[in-house]
Amino acid sequence: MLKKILIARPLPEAVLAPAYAAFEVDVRPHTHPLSGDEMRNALRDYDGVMPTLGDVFSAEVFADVPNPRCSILANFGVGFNHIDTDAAHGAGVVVSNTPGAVTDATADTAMTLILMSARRAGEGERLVRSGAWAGWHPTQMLGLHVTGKTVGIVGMGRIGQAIARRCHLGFEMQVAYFSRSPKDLDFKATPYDSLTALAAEVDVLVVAVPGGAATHHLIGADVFAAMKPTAHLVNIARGDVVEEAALIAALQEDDIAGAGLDVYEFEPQVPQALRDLENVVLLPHLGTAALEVRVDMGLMALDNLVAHLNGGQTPPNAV
Ligand SMILES: NC(=O)c1ccc[n+]([C@@H]2O[C@H](COP(=O)([O-])OP(=O)(O)OC[C@H]3O[C@@H](n4cnc5c(N)ncnc54)[C@H](O)[C@@H]3O)[C@@H](O)[C@H]2O)c1
Ligand SMILES: O=C(O)[C@H](O)CO
Repeated sequence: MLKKILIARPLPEAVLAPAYAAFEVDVRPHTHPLSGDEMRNALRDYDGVMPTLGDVFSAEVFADVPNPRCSILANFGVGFNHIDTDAAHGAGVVVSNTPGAVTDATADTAMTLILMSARRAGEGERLVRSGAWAGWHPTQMLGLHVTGKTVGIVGMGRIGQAIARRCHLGFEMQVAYFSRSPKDLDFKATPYDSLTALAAEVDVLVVAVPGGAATHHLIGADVFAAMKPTAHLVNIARGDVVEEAALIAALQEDDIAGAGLDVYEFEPQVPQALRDLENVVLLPHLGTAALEVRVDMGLMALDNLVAHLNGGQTPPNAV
């Protein structure tokens, strides 16, 4: 008999076809996150679940379902801070993610935000769309020339390194970084053991750490106070790594030149104060939003389900 899985969002057909071949599959037809009751029912009624961003499998949810039928949450996405992994493991539920499949696309999104913020592209686009553009002149909308400047990476993991390489090879930037553990890198990069010291040195500070309790508000008022007034912040990690109120204050006071954000502290809510600012570029969590990337992520999550449920093995991307 086929094992039964729940896929928590509609996914591309290239992922669903092999899923149907391997399992009895229910695909939830909605794009919003699972409710608490949906998560509890999923733990009770399925052998495996493919949840994603926003599906908050908290300790309370696991506590409500002693002895769950579900033995694996194969997360669609690399970031799994929405799943309480200690509680999952305590309930006998393995958790896996999709590392690597997301790296290049997310690094490309970081580059988009670096260039858009530095060169004031959002502001410029709004000007043209408004009909108020009065024409080119030599001092119109001058931004930061990125080539040859210094980028600081907070979290030099897979995505951080892909961003650093793009900055170094494509834009001749110097690379500096702050990370939890020392890195053996194939390009020149200066490690810092103080985040504020790094922030003070760089022209662009890019956040690429995982979300979770250890990184909550890692980037706060002290970091913005340390940054140069000409510097830009980019966040492609998780929204609550940056203290949003402190960022808004820094942007309002021109303590920093600009910011580029793909993620938000209270996503999908984006404060009006942030939306009112000209010196910030706002993307709707587009990091991995390309069809082939989403297919790769889905196939990787499926591989984890197959290894665990059909092969009796530890999933290749267990966390
Ligand atoms: N915007 C998006 O769509 C998008 C897409 C993919 C990933 N992400 C986010 O990016 C994160 C990073 O992904 P990855 O694949 O590069 O992960 P990774 O584990 O390879 O890299 C994370 C790096 O952060 C470092 N780190 C962890 N805690 C730290 C701390 N407290 N201080 C300093 N450094 C710390 C680690 O040493 C590691 O080098 C994911 O966890 C996810 O939340 C966002
Ligand atoms: O972590 C990731 O892979 C993206 O943010 C989507 O969840």
